[in-house]
Amino acid sequence: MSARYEELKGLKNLGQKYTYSDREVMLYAYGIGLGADPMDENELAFVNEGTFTPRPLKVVPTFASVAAWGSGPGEMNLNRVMVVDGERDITFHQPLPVAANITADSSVLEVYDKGKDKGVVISHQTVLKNEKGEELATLVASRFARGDGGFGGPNLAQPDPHKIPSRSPDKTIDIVTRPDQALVYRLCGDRNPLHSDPEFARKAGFPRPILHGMCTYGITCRGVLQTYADYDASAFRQHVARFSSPVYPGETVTMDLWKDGNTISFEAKVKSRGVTVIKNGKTVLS
Ligand SMILES: CCCCCCC[C@@H](O)CC(=O)SCCNC(=O)CCNC(=O)[C@H](O)C(C)(C)COP(=O)(O)OP(=O)(O)OC[C@H]1O[C@@H](n2cnc3c(N)ncnc32)[C@H](O)[C@@H]1OP(=O)(O)O
Repeated sequence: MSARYEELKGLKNLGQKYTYSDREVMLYAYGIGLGADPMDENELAFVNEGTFTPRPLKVVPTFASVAAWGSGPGEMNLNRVMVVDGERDITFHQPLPVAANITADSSVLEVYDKGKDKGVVISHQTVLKNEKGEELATLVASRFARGDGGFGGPNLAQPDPHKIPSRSPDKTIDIVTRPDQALVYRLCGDRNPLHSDPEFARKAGFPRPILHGMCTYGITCRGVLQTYADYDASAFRQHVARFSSPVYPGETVTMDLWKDGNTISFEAKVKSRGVTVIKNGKTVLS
């Protein structure tokens, strides 16, 4: 087995401490575009703490993805310019509080060496816990390092992604992103220059900065919240997506949704460019 594989596979970082307040909760909601219409009471509930009109602040379930931003299993020493976010799968064990001290335990789950021309997929898990030690959310993230494959790691098969129904979508919605969406979203934690620096984006092979995968992921959570969950954040049990192509800030994301019992399947496209940006999406509701 290659030493590089062993090095990556062995990464683990337990007991990382984080604190967030309602400020981070509201900034995240705003960062994924909620509150664009300040008269929309459903959206206002995620971006306004309601000190005058009593309106308890709600936490977007996928806030879990930034609640312990910076946590992870440890330094992977990858060619950073070529790394993109590949997939995210969050299981929600209980609704996230509007403010909390939390602990993050992270470890690498598996390393998939796709070869020198393709790259390597590294999947890792982070479990968020509250001060009582209760699990709040389990995040499984896959990073696709396009510049680091072919080091002699095992050619393992990745788990099959969620299958989308073959029938026509039950619903289709459009979600508009703002041209400055990535500049706002990055303030939630991910300051990767791929999303804000045109020169860095060009080096990575993109004509201009791209939207954070996790912003698109949050946008798909918004889509399910408004379409099938009546804005009830506590109804979310799991939200999964694979990033198949980048979204550019300012584009309109068209989401196709299928409902089968408590399971919502989804895909997302940018119609103006004819590309699918999210594949194999799944939300499980209570
Ligand atoms: C904690 C994690 C964070 C890490 C740091 C990231 C920081 C962030 O700031 C960065 C970002 O937000 S980047 C923005 C979001 N991501 C993207 O835009 C990526 C879009 N996707 C792509 O470019 C390609 O699909 C691409 C490049 C992903 C794959 O393209 P191809 O090589 O053409 O894929 P393909 O030939 O279809 O498949 C090859 C093998 O890889 C598997 N696969 C495909 N897409 C995947 C994906 N998105 N995630 C994971 N695995 C994926 C396929 O199953 C296939 O496997 P096999 O060879 O075994 O059949």
